[in-house]
Amino acid sequence: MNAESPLAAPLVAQPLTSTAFAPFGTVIEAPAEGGRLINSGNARRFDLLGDLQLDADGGRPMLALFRAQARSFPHEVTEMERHALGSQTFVPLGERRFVIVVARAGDAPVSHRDLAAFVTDGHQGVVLAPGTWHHALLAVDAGDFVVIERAAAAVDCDVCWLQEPLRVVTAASR
Ligand SMILES: NC(=O)N[C@@H](O)C(=O)O
Ligand code: NI
Repeated sequence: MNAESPLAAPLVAQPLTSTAFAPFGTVIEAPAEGGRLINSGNARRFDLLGDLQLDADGGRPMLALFRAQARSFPHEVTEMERHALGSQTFVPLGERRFVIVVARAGDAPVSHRDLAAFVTDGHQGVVLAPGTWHHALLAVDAGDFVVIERAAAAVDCDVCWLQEPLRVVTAASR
């Protein structure tokens, strides 16, 4: 670190909660109660999100699987992206954690003050709201993630660059 350009303090990924993530999208997690019995009582159904917003401008839902390598942390974030016309959902197959670095939809983030970082508990997923700026998938634990996103003839992915690289850490990697 030098006096001219001190490195910004690292961004510590916070445990993911629905309330904290609300400005950026929806947390997917198994409800403790509620839902309704189906299949002659053999299962309980929970309707979590009624509209994934995937059909704008001729879009259609795409179900993909990302086989992700584990990232190392601290991870240096320089680039963020957004999908303006549709949401993007990430759900781990099996127990695996990931970090999600986000900024509110709208103007492109420019500094660490515009960003928030969360780490899942291994069972949670997220639905990024359309236009939410985010870093591409940052798996803490390597493995498979189901991804549901909008597919269309034209790629819907805007990219922006932070003015300064930002280190993102988890509590374990501080
Ligand atoms: N590139 C790609 O399909 N994935 C990104 O959109 C991402 O958010 O991981
Ligand atoms: Ni994305």
